[in-house]
Amino acid sequence: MASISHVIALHGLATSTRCSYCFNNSNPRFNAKVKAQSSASKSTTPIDFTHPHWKNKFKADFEDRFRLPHVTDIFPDAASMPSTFCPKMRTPRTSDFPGNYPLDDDWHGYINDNDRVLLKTIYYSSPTSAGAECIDPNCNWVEQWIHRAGPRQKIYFKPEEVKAAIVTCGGLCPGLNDVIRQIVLTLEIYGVTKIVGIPFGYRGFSDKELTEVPLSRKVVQNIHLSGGSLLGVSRGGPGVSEIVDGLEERGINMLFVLGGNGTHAGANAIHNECCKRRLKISVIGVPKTIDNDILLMDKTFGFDTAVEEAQRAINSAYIEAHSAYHGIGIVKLMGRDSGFIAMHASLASGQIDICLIPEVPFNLHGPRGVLSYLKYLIETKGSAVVCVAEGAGQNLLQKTNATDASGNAVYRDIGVYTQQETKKYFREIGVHADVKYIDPTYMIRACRANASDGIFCTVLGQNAVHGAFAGYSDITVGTCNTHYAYFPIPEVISHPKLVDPNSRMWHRCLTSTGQPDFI
Ligand SMILES: Nc1ncnc2c1ncn2[C@@H]1O[C@H](COP(=O)(O)OP(=O)(O)O)[C@@H](O)[C@H]1O
Ligand SMILES: O=P(O)(O)OC[C@H]1O[C@](O)(COP(=O)(O)O)[C@@H](O)[C@@H]1O
Ligand SMILES: [Mg+2]
Repeated sequence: MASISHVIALHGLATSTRCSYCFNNSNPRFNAKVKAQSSASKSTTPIDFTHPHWKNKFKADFEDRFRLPHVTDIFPDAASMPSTFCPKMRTPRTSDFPGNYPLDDDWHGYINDNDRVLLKTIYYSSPTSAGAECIDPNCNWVEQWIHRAGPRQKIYFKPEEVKAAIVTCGGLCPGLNDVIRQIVLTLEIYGVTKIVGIPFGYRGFSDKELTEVPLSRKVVQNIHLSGGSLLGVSRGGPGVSEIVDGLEERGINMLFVLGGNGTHAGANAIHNECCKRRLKISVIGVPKTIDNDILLMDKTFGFDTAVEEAQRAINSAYIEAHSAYHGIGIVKLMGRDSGFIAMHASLASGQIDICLIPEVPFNLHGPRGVLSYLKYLIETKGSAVVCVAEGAGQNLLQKTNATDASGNAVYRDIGVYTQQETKKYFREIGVHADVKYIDPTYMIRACRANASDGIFCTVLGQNAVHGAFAGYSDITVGTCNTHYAYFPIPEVISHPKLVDPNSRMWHRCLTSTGQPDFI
């Protein structure tokens, strides 16, 4: 079943013809609930897999879709110059650079524009192979190359003419400060002196009370030592036109946006508006979300830290449950549409008996429901621990049309509901149960990045700056099969990445918990 849906999904991928610097994303508002929404770049021309050269057409279409928008697309005469970033050097004295670019004779260590990273690395010999992602019904393998991230030998912005801005949007995520810090340090290495932070997300472009924050190595030196965002975050805010007005008024020509799907939809719209106004502004994204719900990339920064931090809550729930007579611990973790945090945290802990995620439907009540299984666990083990993701089981709760300022659905509290229904159930069947509920969600999000995320953020921040100087725009940076790559933004925002209930990872989680189906 998984392979069939993948075949269908990839038919869409196979048929795109986009090749434009100013791609117009027709989605007026990104709708996180539209899970099966087609890719922003999907075209309607189907590929004829009986054609002897269909692979060539697929490859050409793929190349078009993953082509990185570049300043020369609208400014064909845009001048380039040798990079002021030397991969061989250690941190230079930035004041040496403007007007005094070193000769390029001895330089090396740059990324060639034609360097590529493989998007898919597994050859599935059959559509029935576990996790098979097939392009055609026979599951033929076709190379899908995306662009390698990193410093280029030629740059399209003179550092002394750059005014760079950083903005952090959406919810908090461990590592935001690490990325801000690294963007600033790398910009300075290129020779940029005008660097500012936009306070409180996109709102900072329109709210006259909010003034931009000057950034430098001195300002950002130690910001990674604490969680949150030096610049503040927000949801909602001004429209695209107002944001671009703000960019023009402030003379910003490099914009680094740190955020999730919504922020990237905004970045895409900003880029398109800049194209329309013929502004030479590079808009570069760095995907931020503890939910890990961004398409195509291995993972997003902050996710590992969130999973690690969740262990403390899970362990507390476990200790409480095991120390009580008929103890039941319930932990709610974030994940509006995607259950990655709950799945990974459950797997990592080995202490969870029941993991509930948005992608897998379940019943609480009834003979096959969660509650009767909890009764079984109490009778056989004496205690139980449940991990429930924020977006899980929303069909069991009263519907709400509430949205946050960004238009994201605001869900009912499945954690509290599960706790209440568990207490009620055990009361009604006359079995003692000591139910303890832990909601650590904001504690997990506000903490400082762990060491591995810290390094990840460093590389992402550096590559974001390299992408801007290379003249690209409307791109975001991420890892693909452990290599760093640039993705055109429309390719990663069409819908949130979800846990595949047929995946081996979810199966591993089930083997760890030992839980049955609850339907
Ligand atoms: N489709 C969209 N077009 C333009 N801006 C958007 C869009 N969706 C969200 N935004 C803006 O992006 C910012 C962050 O979005 P949000 O969904 O809250 O967080 P995240 O980026 O983490 O998903 C908000 O300021 C919001 O107004
Ligand atoms: O309370 P807030 O700030 O709206 O954040 C809650 C949201 O944060 C998230 O963890 C991440 O959301 P974003 O990626 O949009 O920031 C969601 O799963 C959750 O719904
Ligand atoms: Mg989001």
